[in-house]
Amino acid sequence: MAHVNVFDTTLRDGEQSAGVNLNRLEKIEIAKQLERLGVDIMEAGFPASSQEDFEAVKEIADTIRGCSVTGLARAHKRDIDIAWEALKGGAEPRLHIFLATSPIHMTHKLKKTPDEVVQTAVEAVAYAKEKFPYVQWSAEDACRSDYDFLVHIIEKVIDAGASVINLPDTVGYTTPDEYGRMFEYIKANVPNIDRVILSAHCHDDLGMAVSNSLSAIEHGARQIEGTINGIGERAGNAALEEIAVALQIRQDRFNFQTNMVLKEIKRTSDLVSRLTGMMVPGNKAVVGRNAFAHESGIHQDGVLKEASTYEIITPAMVGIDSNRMVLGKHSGRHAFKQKAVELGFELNESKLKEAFESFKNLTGKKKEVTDDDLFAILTDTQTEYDDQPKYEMKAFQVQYGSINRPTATVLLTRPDGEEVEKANTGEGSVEAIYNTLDDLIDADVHLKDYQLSSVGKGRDALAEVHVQLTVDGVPASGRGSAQDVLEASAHAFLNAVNRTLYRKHQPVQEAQV
Ligand SMILES: CC(=O)SCCNC(=O)CCNC(=O)[C@H](O)C(C)(C)COP(=O)(O)OP(=O)(O)OC[C@H]1O[C@@H](n2cnc3c(N)ncnc32)[C@H](O)[C@@H]1OP(=O)(O)O
Ligand SMILES: CC(C)C(=O)C(=O)O
Repeated sequence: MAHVNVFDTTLRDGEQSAGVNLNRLEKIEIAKQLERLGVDIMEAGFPASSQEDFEAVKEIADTIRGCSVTGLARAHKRDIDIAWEALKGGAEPRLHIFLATSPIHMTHKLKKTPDEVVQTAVEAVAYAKEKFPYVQWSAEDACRSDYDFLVHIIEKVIDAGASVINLPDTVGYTTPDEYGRMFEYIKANVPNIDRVILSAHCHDDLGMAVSNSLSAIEHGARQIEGTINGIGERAGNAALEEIAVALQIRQDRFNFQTNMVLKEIKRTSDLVSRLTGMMVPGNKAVVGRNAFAHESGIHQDGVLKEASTYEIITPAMVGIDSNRMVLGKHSGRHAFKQKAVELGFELNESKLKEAFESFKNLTGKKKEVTDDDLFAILTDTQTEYDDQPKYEMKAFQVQYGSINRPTATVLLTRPDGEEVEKANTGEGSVEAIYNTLDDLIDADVHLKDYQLSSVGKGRDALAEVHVQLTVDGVPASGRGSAQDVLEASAHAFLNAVNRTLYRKHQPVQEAQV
């Protein structure tokens, strides 16, 4: 069976989803999970885009050893130099340079002639190749490019040293048949094409990203790019978990394999969803809540008699287990630590202590503490910065009645350690809390988006809240979980504010960016 490399771009194109903003610790947590999932290459970010991204990419490249770490760069020497500083400590340093080749992009965005585009691409790839052992070049908007121009520029960038050529469907415009034919055309007409691996990168604007990716594989792509849960710019990217499972289930048709460890899919999907705030729709293929649920009588009857009547994927294949009750209020530190390890977390002693305290608090409120609850607690603890100045809620109270205006009172510790308390009202309880927090915080905060979901099932499931705010005009996202919706809402608000505080306190390293 032939092999297809999996190139994950959750941390770069996935992070380009509107409203998603991962901090360094969150990116590292996802990177470690992608390594466990068995991706061959992970695109950790765009190092020249910000100091924060530079540091996250550098830490990921310095930490991850099980796969190659790459970063994106424009066809600019400065972008390439910064990317080298971030990536040079990696196991297999690799750079991803892109430059658009479609008339629409060359004329209106780059304002370059096709000849200038060829020259810029060649110079950038040759420059990068002086530093990086592997250079991937992407013809941005390939699907709306002239095929003969693509043939010409690809031949030149291969001569300049590219080892992977990516043909992205940047705007999700193509169809499976057309995309396959494009790969065939490039293979048939670029004379030095055998020196490189061809890659596919599809967007989902017309809902065809996964089908287009599979078609590319059938027509010569040996690297497939995508994200977990299909998150990404606009309608998102091809969902890698769907491609990997399709290749596995339909081996009869495709006869290709990847290195992906399919039973890590569920954990990866949960982690990405929780940390990005991009909820997975219930009917999403492979990882949606309903993907293995059988509702109608005839289906249930069939599944009870023989699961394969209506189930082509087994839940176990992708790491979905029934929700077991695991720990309770009499459980101790050892069992908790063991469970954290089983759930895939490596916590240091202080994080473990913090998570254990949250767990104990929860056992006082909730009858059953499930794996989902523990996963939420452990993710929150693991991705919180230690020793950073922050706002911390000590206590809150909300008065609510059908005839009164809701009033919230909040006691807060400020970043300088001072305790402050205030009360304010709102149209609803959440607004009352947010108005009060706003009064207590030294910044101009505006709520842009609020999403509430439950962690796990049942009446006593944890509430999880994701918010989008602007803090002094800067967009910030935050999340919080608690058994109570109002408490989770307050945590999410403060989490977003604290993230902007953390960014302000980071030292700026002039040399790099
Ligand atoms: C298809 C994709 O997904 S591509 C990746 C997209 N991702 C991102 O843009 C996220 C990170 N981006 C950023 O942080 C910023 O856009 C930066 C730091 C890269 C650049 O910021 P700015 O310098 O303010 O430029 P801005 O974003 O407004 O414009 C982009 C510039 O890059 C140029 N450009 C675009 N693509 C390329 C390229 N591949 N190679 C060289 N130049 C390029 C544009 O023509 C424009 O140049 P101009 O200023 O001469 O008109
Ligand atoms: C940088 C390239 C590969 C990209 O993200 C796209 O074209 O969508």
